[in-house]
Amino acid sequence: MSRTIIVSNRLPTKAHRTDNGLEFTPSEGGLATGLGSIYRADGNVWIGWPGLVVEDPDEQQHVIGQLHEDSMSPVFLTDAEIRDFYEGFSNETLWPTFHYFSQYAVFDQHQWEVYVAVNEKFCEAVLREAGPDDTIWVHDYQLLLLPQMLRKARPDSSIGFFLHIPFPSQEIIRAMPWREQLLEGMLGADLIGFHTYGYMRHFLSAVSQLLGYPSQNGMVEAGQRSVLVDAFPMGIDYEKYAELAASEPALKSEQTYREALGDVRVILSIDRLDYTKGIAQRLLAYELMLQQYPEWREQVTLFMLVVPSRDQVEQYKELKEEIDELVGRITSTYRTLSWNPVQYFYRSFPIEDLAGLYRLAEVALVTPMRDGMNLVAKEFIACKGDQPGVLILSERAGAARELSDAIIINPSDMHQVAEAMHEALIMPEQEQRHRMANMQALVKQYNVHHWVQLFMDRLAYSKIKQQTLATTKLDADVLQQMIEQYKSAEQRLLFLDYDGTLAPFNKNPQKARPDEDLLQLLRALSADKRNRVVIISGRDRNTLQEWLGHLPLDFIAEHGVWFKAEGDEWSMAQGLRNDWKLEIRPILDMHVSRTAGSFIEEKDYSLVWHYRRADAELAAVRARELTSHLNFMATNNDLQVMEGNKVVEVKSAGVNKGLAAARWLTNYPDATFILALGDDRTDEDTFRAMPEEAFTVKVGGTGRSLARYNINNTNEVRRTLRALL
Ligand SMILES: O=P(O)(O)OC[C@H]1O[C@H](O[C@H]2O[C@H](CO)[C@@H](O)[C@H](O)[C@H]2O)[C@H](O)[C@@H](O)[C@@H]1O
Ligand SMILES: O=c1ccn([C@@H]2O[C@H](COP(=O)(O)OP(=O)(O)O)[C@@H](O)[C@H]2O)c(=O)[nH]1
Ligand SMILES: [Mg+2]
Repeated sequence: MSRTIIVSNRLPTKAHRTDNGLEFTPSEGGLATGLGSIYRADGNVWIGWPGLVVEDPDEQQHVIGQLHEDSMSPVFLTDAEIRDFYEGFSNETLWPTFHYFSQYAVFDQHQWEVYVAVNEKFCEAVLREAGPDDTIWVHDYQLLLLPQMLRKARPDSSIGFFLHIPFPSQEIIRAMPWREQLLEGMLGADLIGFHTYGYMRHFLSAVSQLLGYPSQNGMVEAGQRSVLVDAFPMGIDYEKYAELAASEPALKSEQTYREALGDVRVILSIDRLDYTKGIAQRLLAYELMLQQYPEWREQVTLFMLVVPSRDQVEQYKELKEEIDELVGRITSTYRTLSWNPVQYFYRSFPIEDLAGLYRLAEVALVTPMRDGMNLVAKEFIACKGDQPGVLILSERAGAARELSDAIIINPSDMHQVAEAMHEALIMPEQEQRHRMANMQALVKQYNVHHWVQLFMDRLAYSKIKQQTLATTKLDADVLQQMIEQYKSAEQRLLFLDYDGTLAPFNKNPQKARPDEDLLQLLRALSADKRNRVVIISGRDRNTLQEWLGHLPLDFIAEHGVWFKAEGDEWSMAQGLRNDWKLEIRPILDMHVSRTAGSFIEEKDYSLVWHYRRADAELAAVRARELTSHLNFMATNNDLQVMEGNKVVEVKSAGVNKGLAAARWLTNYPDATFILALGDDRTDEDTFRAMPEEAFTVKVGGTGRSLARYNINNTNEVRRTLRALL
C-alpha cells in the first residue's frame, strides 16, 4: 500500500529534558498544529527534528521508540547544525528574506554549506523510510533543496512541496546568493504549493526571470521536467477546535480567566515571538488607542500571549527586550490598582487554555507585518461557536485573502489599527454575528482535511499530466529500429516541419533560409522514389516556394491553407475567407504599438503577431490579452486563435497541420514507414493525427509532447535524417 511520508524540519512533538528524563509535548507553530491531526492515518509517517539535541545513542534509541509509537521518525541534529542550519541559514537568511526583512538577512557561505548538508541528511532519512510507491510531501523553507535531492535518487516518485511562509517578489529573491540553487531545489517536486495566489505569482516570475523557465497555467517547464505550481490556503482542523472550545476544560479555563480579570472587555493577541508578527507595533497601536479613546481605560485589557521562539537568534533576543520595555511602559503609565492595560505572558499555553482564551476574547488582534497564513486567526473563528466576536486582521497575512469579513488593516498604520480596535469594541452585536457566521462557514469548509485532499489530488493530476506528455529520448536503439523499418518499407511518408526542426529558430524569420547542407539533405531524401517528403509548415507558400520550390517535395503551407504535391500546382483548402483581416489587423497593430519589439506577419489566410524580440514577461501578458481579445472576435468570424512558440496566430477555423497531415495520410495509404518531426505547439496537431506505429519526434524544449520520441535540436534532426540515408 502506498503511504504518505511527511517531511518537515520540526516534528509535531518535541522532546524536553526534565529531572525525570525525557518528556514529550506538542510543538507550537502553525505547521505542527495544522498538520498534526492528519498524519497518523494509513501508516503514514512524519519525519523531522524532535526539537532537542540528543547525542547519546541510548537516548536516541529511546526517542526513536517513543516517536515511532506515534508514527514519527526523528532526524537528529547536532548543536553545530542547529546553529548553522536552523538558527543560521533557515532563520537568519531565508526567514527574514522571505518576509521582506532583508535588512536582517545574513549571507554566510559556511551556513549555506551546512544548510546543504542538513538537507542531505533529511534526504537520507527519507530514503531509508520511503518505499518507491510512497508519496513524499516536503514542507517549508528549511528544506528547499530536499525535493531536488530526492528527485535525483527517486526519479519517478511523487514528490510534493509546500511553502508555509510568503514567497516574496523576485526582486527580493534576486538579491540572494544561491538563488538559482534554491529555486532548482524546489523544482525537484511534482507539485509546489503556496498559501496564496500572490506568493505563487512571485515564484513563477522568479523562476522565469532567474532560471528562464516558462510556465503556462501554473505548469513550469523546468528543463526536462514539468512542475505544477498552485495556491492552497491552509485550513485548520475546524471540528477539533470547535469541539475543544465547547468542552469542559476550555469552559473551565475561560471561567478562571474571567474571574481573575473581572468585568473588562478582552482584546486577544497570540503569536510566537517574531519580528514578522508586528508585536511591538501592535503594542504601540494599543497605547495610541488608550490615548485617543480614554473612555476605554479600565474597560479593556490586551491579553497578550507571546510564545518563546528561536531565542538564540540575535534579532529575536532584541525583540524580546523591546516588547518587555513597551509592556513595562504602557503598564506603568496606565495601570490602576484594580486594572492592568496589558496582561502579558511569555510562555506557551496548553491548547485547552488557548480555546478558553479564544472564547473569552471579544476581539482578536492579528496584525503581522508579514505572515504566510496565520492560523491563530482561523482558530479564533472556529472556537467562537455561537458567540459574537471581531477579528482584526493584517492585510499582509495570507489569511486576509480569505477572511474578508474581518476588519482588514495595514499593520504599519498605527492610527488605523487603533481605530480598528475602537470600531471592533463598538461594533453592534448583530453585525459581529453576521461577519462571524460568514467566516465560520469559510473556515469550516476549507479545513485542513480539505487542504490535504486538494493538495494530493493536484499532485496526482501533475503526475498524470507529466505522463501523457512524456517522450522517450531518440537514442541509438530507437534509431536502429527506425532505420530497419525505413529500409524494409516500399513507401514512406516523412512530415518535416521547417522552423525549429529543419532550420534553427531565427530572431528574424526571413533569415532562416535553408543552408547548402539542408538543401543537399532534402535533395537526397526526395531523390529516393519510395520517399514522399512533405514540408509541413506555418510559413506562407511564397517563402516555401522560393526557398525549397525547386526540390521534388510536397508542401503544406500556412498550417494547411495551401497544399502542393510534387509536380502539381498550389491549391487551397476549401471555403476559406480572409475578409476578416480588415477587422482583426487593427487589433494586432495596436499590440505592436504597445509592445516594443513585436511585429506582424501577414499570410494569405492568417495574421500572426510575433513577440520573440520583446521583453519576455511583458510580451507573455500581452499575448494572453491578445488571445482573449481575439477569441472574443473569433466566435462571430469563424476564426481560430492559436498560441505558438512566441507567436499568436489567427486564421480561418478548420485549418491546422493535423487536418492537413491526415489528408496526406489518406492520399498515401500504403506508406509503411511514417515519420513526423516538429518543435512547436502547432506540430502537436500533426502528432495527434499520426497512426500509432508512426515515428513521431518532438524537437527541443522540455521534450513534453504528444510525440513518442524527443531529440534536442535541428542538428540532431539532420543527423537522424542522414542516418536513414
Ligand atoms: O519551528 P519553529 O522555528 O519553532 O517555528 C514554528 C513554525 O513557524 C512557521 O509557521 C508557518 O506556518 C503556518 C502554517 O502554514 C503559517 O500559518 C505561518 O504563517 C507560518 O509562519 C514556519 O513556517 C514553520 O516551519 C515553523 O515550524
Ligand atoms: O501557547 C501556544 C500558542 C500558540 N500555539 C499555536 O501556534 C500556532 C501558530 O501558528 P500561526 O500560523 O499563527 O503562526 P506561526 O507561529 O506558525 O508562524 C497556532 O496553531 C497556535 O494555536 C501553541 O501551540 N501554543
Ligand atoms: Mg517549427
